[in-house]
Amino acid sequence: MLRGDLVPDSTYDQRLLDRKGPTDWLHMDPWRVLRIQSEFVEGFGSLANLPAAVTVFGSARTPRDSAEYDLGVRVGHALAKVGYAVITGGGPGVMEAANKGALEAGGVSVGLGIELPHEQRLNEYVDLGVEFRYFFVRKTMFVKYSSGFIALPGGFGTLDELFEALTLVQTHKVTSFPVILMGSEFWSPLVDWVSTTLAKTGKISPSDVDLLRVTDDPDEAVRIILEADRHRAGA
Ligand SMILES: CC(C)=CCNc1ncnc2c1ncn2[C@@H]1O[C@H](COP(=O)(O)O)[C@@H](O)[C@H]1O
Repeated sequence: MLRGDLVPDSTYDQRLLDRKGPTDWLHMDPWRVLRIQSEFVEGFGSLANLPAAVTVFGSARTPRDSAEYDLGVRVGHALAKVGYAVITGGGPGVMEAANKGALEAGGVSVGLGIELPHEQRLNEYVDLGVEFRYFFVRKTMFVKYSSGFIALPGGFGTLDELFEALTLVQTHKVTSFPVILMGSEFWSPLVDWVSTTLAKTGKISPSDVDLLRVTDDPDEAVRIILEADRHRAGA
């Protein structure tokens, strides 16, 4: 309620119907909320009919002629072979590799892209792509539509996604949701630090260490996810 001098000298309708005036309001928070809302609507709408899916994370910088790229392709392939859609961030590197593997195995290959300062396109192996403005909206989609996360070697982006997934599992915000690290040589210093420094100083429970599964074998990664899916279904 507004009274006295706080009563504006025009009405909402008047301002809506008026074409004159500055446009900075477009970038104000209340309007942003509607944009955020529209991203959720578009994301949920585009992904609603996906089959069971797994998200694969990993470096945007992995070269095509590397063993890690090859591992990404094999993971995408193995997931698609048992019917999982493969979701990635839609970018280059490991994301592209996993999309490529999924597509070549006849699976559903999904890329959830993010607007970045430099020009960026979804990689060519994405068959279902959605571009997001907001990181947090995109992250909701990764979690909501995945039966598990697989992280290949990566940098800050990968670590951010990995630890978000772990926190959600640790706090029971998601259930039966395996988090798998692939590339044991790359990840073992981190796993050691988690099980020594973090667990021994009481920053996590000793059992939290087991939330991280490590393997170099794509079929083993798929087995872990299938098992968790079966467990969730009560089989
Ligand atoms: C060449 C280059 C840097 C392109 C960046 N293009 C990107 N496109 C889409 N998702 C991305 C991109 N960079 C980072 N991400 C997100 O962060 C993770 C990789 O970050 P990083 O390279 O590990 O830290 C990915 O799983 C992805 O979800």
